[in-house]
Amino acid sequence: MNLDSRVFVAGHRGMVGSAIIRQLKRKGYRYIITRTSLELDLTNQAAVAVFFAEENIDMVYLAAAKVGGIHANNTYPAEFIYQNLMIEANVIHQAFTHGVQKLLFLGSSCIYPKLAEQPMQESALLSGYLESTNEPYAIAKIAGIKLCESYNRQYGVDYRSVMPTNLYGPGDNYHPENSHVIPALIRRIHEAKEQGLSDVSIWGTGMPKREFLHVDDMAKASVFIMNLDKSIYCNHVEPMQSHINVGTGIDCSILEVAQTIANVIEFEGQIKTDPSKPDGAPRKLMDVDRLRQLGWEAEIKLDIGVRDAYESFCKNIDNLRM
Ligand SMILES: NC(=O)C1=CN([C@@H]2O[C@H](COP(=O)(O)OP(=O)(O)OC[C@H]3O[C@@H](n4cnc5c(N)ncnc54)[C@H](OP(=O)(O)O)[C@@H]3O)[C@@H](O)[C@H]2O)C=CC1
Ligand SMILES: C[C@H]1O[C@H](OP(=O)(O)OP(=O)(O)OC[C@H]2O[C@@H](n3cnc4c(=O)[nH]c(N)nc43)[C@H](O)[C@@H]2O)[C@@H](O)[C@@H](O)C1=O
Repeated sequence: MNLDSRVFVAGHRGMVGSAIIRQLKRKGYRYIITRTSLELDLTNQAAVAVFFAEENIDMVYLAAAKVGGIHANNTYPAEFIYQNLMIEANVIHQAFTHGVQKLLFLGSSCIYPKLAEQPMQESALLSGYLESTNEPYAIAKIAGIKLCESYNRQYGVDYRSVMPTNLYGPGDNYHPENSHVIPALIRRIHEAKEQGLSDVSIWGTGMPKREFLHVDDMAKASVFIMNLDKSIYCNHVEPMQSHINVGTGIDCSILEVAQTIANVIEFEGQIKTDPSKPDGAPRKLMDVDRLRQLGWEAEIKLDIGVRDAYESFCKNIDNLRM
């Protein structure tokens, strides 16, 4: 780990990017380079080329992306595929063009087929049809993995991809429709309690299962994977592939996570389901054996993590990201 490396964290104001910055600072990295999307629009090829030409970057964490929950993915598919393809293509290609040897690309568990065998192994990639609510986003994320693999194969650089499960924690997006399930329900259940309501509604049947990882665990895993020795990392990924799953290996139903959130908020009303809203994938449990074999495991249990996210929500209630 060279603490004098010049590290570019793309997406540093986002939930994951800001957690990676906290982790890099904890580790003692001295030169962390950041740009907001207003300062540098990563979909702009020419601007990204100028940035890499000027900044002499050694290492990139690519956590910038167009991100959202099931409703946002289903409603704005063009933005999800276009912006993500452009960001990945520009950052990965310009990183390579300007001599960056190490890059970590953040994908997502939605790259795996809708009906992939559970838990989903890395080798399930491209083995079946994708979930329709987020197929455009998933296709863009698969393209990001393939960009990394292609530059590795042709030019011998060391670009790795992590596939996070569903994430949550401080710095999340609390938009009522466009966010993911945990921040959406923290907000809705908090407001229901404030208003003295006797029930709260969750989308879908409540039956789908999801695996949730606190963003601080995700950031630790990202820095851990970036710094693994190349021969060790390559021994643990599929031949010719560059990606590795990051999760807890434990899932629960949406109804159960809603109940966990209600317990943390001390909301005693009823939780109702709304089957008119989409369920999305029935289950998305990651197989995290490879990461375990490499020596990393998640530490933050769901109830502790949700409490931390709720405390951060309350602290920032007048200034929530949406
Ligand atoms: N959240 C989750 O549950 C999951 C996330 N992931 C992946 O993790 C990564 C980070 O996600 P997360 O932190 O949750 O997302 P956020 O929405 O919290 O953050 C995304 C960041 O990307 C930046 N960004 C977006 N578009 C551009 C652009 N055109 N140019 C420059 N920067 C841009 C934004 O910068 P700014 O603030 O400056 O506008 C923003 O801070 C993404 O790749 C996502 O796909 C994977 C699985 C689950
Ligand atoms: C991380 C992942 O995020 C997205 O996929 P998703 O896993 O389906 O994520 P989600 O958090 O939005 O929903 C999880 C489940 O929860 C249910 N649910 C209940 N009530 C609310 C609710 O109020 N809001 C939301 N968003 N979901 C709700 C919802 O119906 C679904 O069954 C991808 O598009 C893709 O971008 C991706 O990679």
